[in-house]
Amino acid sequence: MVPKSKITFFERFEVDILSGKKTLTIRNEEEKDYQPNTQVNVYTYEQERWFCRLIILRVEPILFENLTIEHARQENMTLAELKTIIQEIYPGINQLYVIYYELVTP
Ligand SMILES: CC(=O)Nc1cc[nH]c(=O)n1
Repeated sequence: MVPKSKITFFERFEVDILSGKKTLTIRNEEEKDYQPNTQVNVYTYEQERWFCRLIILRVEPILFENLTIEHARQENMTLAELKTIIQEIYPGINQLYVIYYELVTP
């Protein structure tokens, strides 16, 4: 596995990431290969605009049905919102990965 050095987020998540309200992201198999204790550059998905760096803390597998209120809290969402969004982004995918991160401050 070659660890990724870049991650993209939808623009609508940018404010929450920069304010420290969103401290994890849930991804599928193809997007899970991040190395703990390394920094990654963060870009918007829509425009590929760089907006910050994150340090990857850990990556944990999770099944869709095991998502909890605590995951949702760390996404700054309700659990219902989180499940709806994940189903929209990754329809029909049960095996997911939680990527925990911290904002790198300059
Ligand atoms: C671009 C993209 O897939 N963004 C995602 C996907 C899942 N969670 C998230 O926070 N951002």
